[in-house]
Amino acid sequence: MPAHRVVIGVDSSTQSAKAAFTDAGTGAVLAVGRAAHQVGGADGARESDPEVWWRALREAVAAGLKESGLPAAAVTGIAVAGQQHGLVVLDGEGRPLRPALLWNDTRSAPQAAALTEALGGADAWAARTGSVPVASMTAAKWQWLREHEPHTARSAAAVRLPHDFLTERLAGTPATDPGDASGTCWYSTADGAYDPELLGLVGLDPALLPPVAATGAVRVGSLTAEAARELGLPEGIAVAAGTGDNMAAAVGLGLGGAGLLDQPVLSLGTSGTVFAATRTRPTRPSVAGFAAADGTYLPLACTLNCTQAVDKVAAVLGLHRDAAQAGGEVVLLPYLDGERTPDLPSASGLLTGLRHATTGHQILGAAYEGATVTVLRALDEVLRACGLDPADPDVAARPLRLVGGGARGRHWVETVRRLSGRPLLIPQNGELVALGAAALAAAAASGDDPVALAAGWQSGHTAELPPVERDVETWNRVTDVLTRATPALLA
Ligand SMILES: Nc1ncnc2c1ncn2[C@@H]1O[C@H](COP(=O)(O)OP(=O)(O)O)[C@@H](O)[C@H]1O
Ligand SMILES: O=C(CO)[C@@H](O)[C@H](O)COP(=O)(O)O
Repeated sequence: MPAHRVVIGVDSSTQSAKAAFTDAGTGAVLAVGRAAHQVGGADGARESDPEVWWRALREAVAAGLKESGLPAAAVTGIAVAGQQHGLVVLDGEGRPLRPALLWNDTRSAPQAAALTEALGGADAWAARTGSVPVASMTAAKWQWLREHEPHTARSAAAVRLPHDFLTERLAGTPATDPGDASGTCWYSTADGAYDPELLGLVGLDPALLPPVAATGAVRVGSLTAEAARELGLPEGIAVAAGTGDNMAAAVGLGLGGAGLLDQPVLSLGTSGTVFAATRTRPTRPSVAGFAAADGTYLPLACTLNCTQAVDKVAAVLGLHRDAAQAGGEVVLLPYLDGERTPDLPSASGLLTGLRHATTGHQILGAAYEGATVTVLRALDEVLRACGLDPADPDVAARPLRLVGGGARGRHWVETVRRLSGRPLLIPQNGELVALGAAALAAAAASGDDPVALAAGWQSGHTAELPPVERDVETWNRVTDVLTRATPALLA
């Protein structure tokens, strides 16, 4: 009998796949295998080949298995958490008909606007699905495909989200979960099911979609013989339903019904996201009102430009990402990919306030500030969606949990601390999405509640960084530029 009962949590995110080999009893991460993804496209297009995700998942699992030194027989379950919203269209054999349209592909902005209009406006959508169609939402991408590549849309035998595609490759059976389904805009968070009228509105046959698994600890199948051979893992181990990456991060942090509720999180990755797990079903058009993986809800706001945009500014300036400096009058809105929050899909980056004395280090510092203010501006709306008053001193003092690749960055931490004025909690384990997926896998095998299990693992555990005085001057300078530039950025 192997000494460890090991589960694999996979984070298949925009830039890479990470496979966390996790002790199902203690939550100890024994090894993390990694493999890169490729994202292509220009002028608003962002696409990835789902076969590359599958290859990266296999490589990440192989690397993790090698690093852990464990026998493959120790592995008892696997779950995938994926980048949200992407549109994957498959033929009858489960092969992609074209590259996936990613969450940060803004070409679908006109289709999103038309959909919003078709249902009578933003409030109607939020009441029904929790969210309003913006370019990121899967329904807008499907409409784009129908308009621009009607032959491909007509040929589709199956429509999947990124994590569904990978889960199906593992288990050989179609499945999605309520969390990721709630990012499509054709799933009703009010009914907890696909919305037939909305599917009618976008001309999508429900038979093309995977069944939505129940919330919580759901085993959707077993690793097929073919997947077992490709991955070098035992056939028949538990495959969990998995979820979207932000929902999995919440599980990894122990946030949800069996854990902590109404506690804010900031994730710094390709996207910047702010979210909290709550019992109140969100219906405010200003935030995306997702379902969480455990039956609670996950009001969330997401920006398109976070770590990657700042890294790009550093590269253009020829500076290391840590060589940033605060100070100076310069403001940089790093909207290199357009923006989603606020909804400015055709925006580009904006630099203003340059003086003779301005240094490249300050320009880089301003990129961090622009990205941070943009995402933190949405935090109060997320808290309101939880039924909280952001001005309540108890709410205003709640610590911010910082996750995602950027949480490892010295200047990110300094900037978030200064601009939020909140205490920060930075979990020692950097791979919260993969850990959340591991908790889903362990729960699927044991029948436990995934949030209770992750809370017991104490994956989100960390020392608290005390708050520093909030830098209101910089905050006001950035928000003032954003407000005044918005008409131009909308064009
Ligand atoms: N030590 C670090 N300092 C600052 N940023 C970092 C560091 N390590 C990783 N990153 C940032 O993390 C990002 C990747 O984070 P991740 O959460 O894995 O992204 P995604 O989920 O979008 O693929 C990279 O864009 C990189 O800029
Ligand atoms: O679109 C959203 C959330 O609504 C993004 O958060 C994606 O889920 C991509 O996440 P990362 O790859 O940046 O982690």
